[in-house]
Amino acid sequence: MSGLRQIATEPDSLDSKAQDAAKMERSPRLRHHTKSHSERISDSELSTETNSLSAESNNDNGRSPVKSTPSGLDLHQVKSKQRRRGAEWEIIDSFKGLQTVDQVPNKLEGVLLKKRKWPLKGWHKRYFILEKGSLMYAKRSADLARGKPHGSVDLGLSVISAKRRRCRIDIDAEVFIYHIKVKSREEFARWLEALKEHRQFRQQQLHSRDSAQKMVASPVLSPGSRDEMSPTGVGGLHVSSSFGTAESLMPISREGSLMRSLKPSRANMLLSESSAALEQLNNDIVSAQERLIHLVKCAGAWSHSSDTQSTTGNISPATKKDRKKFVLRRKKNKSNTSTNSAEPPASASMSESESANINNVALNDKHSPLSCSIPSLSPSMNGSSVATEMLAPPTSESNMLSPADPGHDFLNGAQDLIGRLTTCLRTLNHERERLKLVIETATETSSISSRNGATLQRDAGVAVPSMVASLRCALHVAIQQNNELRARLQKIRSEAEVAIEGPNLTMSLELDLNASARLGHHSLSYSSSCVSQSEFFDAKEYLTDVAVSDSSSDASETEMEGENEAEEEGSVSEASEMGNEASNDPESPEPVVKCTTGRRTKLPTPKPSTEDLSLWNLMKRNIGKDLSKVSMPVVLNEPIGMLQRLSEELEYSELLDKASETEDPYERMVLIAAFAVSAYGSSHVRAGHKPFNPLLGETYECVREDKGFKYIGEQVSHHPPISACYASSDNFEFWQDIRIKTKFWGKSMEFQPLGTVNVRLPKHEDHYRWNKVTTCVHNLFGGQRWVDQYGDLIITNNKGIRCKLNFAKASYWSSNRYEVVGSVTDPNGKLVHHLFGKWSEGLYCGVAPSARCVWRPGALPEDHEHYYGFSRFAIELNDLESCLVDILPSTDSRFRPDQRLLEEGNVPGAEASKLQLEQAQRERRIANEERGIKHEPRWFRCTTSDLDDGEGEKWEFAHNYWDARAQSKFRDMNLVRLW
Ligand SMILES: CC(C)CCC[C@@H](C)[C@H]1CC[C@H]2[C@@H]3CC=C4C[C@@H](O)CC[C@]4(C)[C@H]3CC[C@]12C
Repeated sequence: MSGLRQIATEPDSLDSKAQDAAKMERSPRLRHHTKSHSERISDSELSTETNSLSAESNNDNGRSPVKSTPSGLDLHQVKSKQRRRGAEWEIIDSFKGLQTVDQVPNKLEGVLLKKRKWPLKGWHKRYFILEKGSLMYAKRSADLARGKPHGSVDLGLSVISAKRRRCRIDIDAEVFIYHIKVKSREEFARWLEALKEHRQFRQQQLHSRDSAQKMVASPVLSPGSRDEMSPTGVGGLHVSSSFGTAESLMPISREGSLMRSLKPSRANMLLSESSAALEQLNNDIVSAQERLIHLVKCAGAWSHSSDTQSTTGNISPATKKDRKKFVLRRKKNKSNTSTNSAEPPASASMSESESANINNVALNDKHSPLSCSIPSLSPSMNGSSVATEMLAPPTSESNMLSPADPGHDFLNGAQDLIGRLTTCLRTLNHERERLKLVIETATETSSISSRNGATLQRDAGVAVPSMVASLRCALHVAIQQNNELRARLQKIRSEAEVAIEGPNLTMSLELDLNASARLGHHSLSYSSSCVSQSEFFDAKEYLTDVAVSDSSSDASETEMEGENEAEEEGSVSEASEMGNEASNDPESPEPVVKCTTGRRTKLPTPKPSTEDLSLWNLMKRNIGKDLSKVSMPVVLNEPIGMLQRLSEELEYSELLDKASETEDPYERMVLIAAFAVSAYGSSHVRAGHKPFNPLLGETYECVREDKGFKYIGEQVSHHPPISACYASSDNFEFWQDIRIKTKFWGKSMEFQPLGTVNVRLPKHEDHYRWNKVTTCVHNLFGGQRWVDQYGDLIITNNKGIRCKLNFAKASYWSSNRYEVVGSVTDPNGKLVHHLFGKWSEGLYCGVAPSARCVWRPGALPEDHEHYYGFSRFAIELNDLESCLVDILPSTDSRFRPDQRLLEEGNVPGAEASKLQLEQAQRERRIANEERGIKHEPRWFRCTTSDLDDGEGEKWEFAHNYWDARAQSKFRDMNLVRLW
């Protein structure tokens, strides 16, 4: 562990290493695609785009002689251009706890250009207001004045970076990343300065509140104490001050709190994470509350209008007309600042107390049905005018008194609220689990320490039992909140009469593990514990029975009947379940349990802790830089490489077998779509780690007799890193090449895989092709890291059938996280099938509730969180079976020593080995360059394709690997010595 500590506690050495690396020369062998890629960079104007998923193997280059690029550009020029590009982005400093921002910074407003949200391109004008540490925008200033912002950002919790030359400002606000352009340099400077001030102001506010709280167990929303906690009276609901970096979360322990005793324990890390997650939750609740207030107002207006109606009797058309006029007049008057009790001033120019009063009036409105129907909300709202004001921009009277259609507005609002509360609920559930874990850890620690006779109390001056008690208390409150939110959600749902039916929802929410286990039992190959959360719980299971018959018939067709016959359905997911059972048994003394496939069911050691690692320290100076110049610590890796990770896309190869057996071409497309979605099935539990970047020439084979396919992958290019792979079985061929562009935004990282996936079904002469969607890892430095995937995945085939799948980008305002919606159309574009689901939970065909389930991910081993989130399939990938040792080529990933060391839990060893391998790769490259040798991949060939997407190079399998293997030729082949 000492090695890890060293790395973790000396981020500067890493940084300087990264900088050194950045100073080195880049490979002179700039390839055609590198060039086209960099062209793309300038097109897209994004902060950072690299070709490398990870940094490690790219920081080779070093002392290479200066040569000319194909374009005749001196490499120094290319390099310095790149360096300049990276240096252009600067990141705005965070609050250090030293400065004090005494005054509320001045408000700033005006029109800026905002990059359109995906998938639209271009920039549009939006009106922005920067006030009290929060930035809000809308289409028109009037929308903001009416309290209808399109979006709002808490600057204290965001990372801001700026590019002066282009007058660009990027704000990474967790769920959304805002790209802003300012029209002139003067304005840019003004906005940047103001953003800095507001951000510091807000962070200081958060910080002082955090210092006031000090207690670990206090991340609890206590409506009563909110005002005291918020001396400045702004955004009073925030529970923690941390700025969302792992480092800044530490103050909890640094400030002499109870947690000091556990440092550097797992509990500490968990709590740090929890703190940030609760902070997020807090924001969510505030925004939900804001919505509720809006609803109350809607309802108030509604009842007000019906009151008026009932007192005045039926309204004549003339009166209606008058009222309309009145509304219009009022809207016009909004730009006036005259204070008239009937027409209060527009909120934009309203004083704090005035707007607060209006809020309170609205909240205390006796006519408001909602304030009575949700009693628990009333007290909190009374005290929350301040909070509302901050996150919900001041609401104007027009909103309260004259909504165009109160009923419609109410329904919309209610639906919106449901989305937000669902998100809160999810976070709360997660936090509850985490707190449980903390308690377990703490209890363990305390029992160990008392057993050793050394009390933690004496060591650290803190009583562990009291900490456990306070954690228990926190857990208790979290559970209570959870229940309360559940009740509210339930009530709101029934009141809002939304399409989703109550009983089903309750069932799906309440579904326990047993139930999902039962489900799993039914669906055999596609069992899932995640199903419990699915709204499509009631959907018919489609593949259930077929999976059984298919796989048995597969088994008889493949060479390894013996193995399969024994086990019921013979599919790997089946094995997964067996494996789970084995690994679920905590008593199991056997470190390596083999299943029917003969492979292990558990990794040798759990993932190492990353608690000492300050990723932020490592990355903060690299916003806008080429991440390939940053060597990432090995603890960020999972113990498999990218070639292995790509083979995971075949985990559900049964879908391809099934497609091959299906006569209806549209049905085949549905199955192919399910297969394409299944590639993402495990990513939501894998956000914490990235695969190793394969070394140039590294290979990986995966022979799955049980599934009937064999797979081979090779790293075919290093600059940029490109992995190519090919798999075949009796029923299908599958191949792809992939290179990943990485963009780092400050708090999140985006990965855009380039390349095409291909599947051929020889029986039908079908050839399917599709692209990959974008993967984004949020919350890199604190809180819960989570993965989002978004974009359109379009599958075409040679018969003119098309399938479009849209992966929704998670949004604050709805519960659409992980959602996929799509359609299969015929050659005339006519809809044939409707698809929907979640990439993390399953894909359904048809229309709910009668939709059928086409795919569901297999159950994960119970303790997967401690083992990198690996499924059984993933656990098996790096298993070096003894029978393979003499068969595999020496370049196979299973022989890669750093990966193996990490798998065994030897982090310092893995780190050292990784550096050594990277250095050796650098030397090989330089030596090759000196001798004018160009690397030629061994098993794949580069072809320039004339196919549509214009991506240029394609990598084709040379069909020579399996023969060479069968003839034991690897030994004589003089394969490159990678390790
Ligand atoms: C800083 C660190 C911890 C970030 C971790 C990033 C991880 C989660 C990212 C990096 C690259 C990503 C992969 C990029 C490409 C693909 C291929 C696609 O078909 C399935 C998803 C998959 C396999 C992504 C899964 C998530 C991924 C592995």
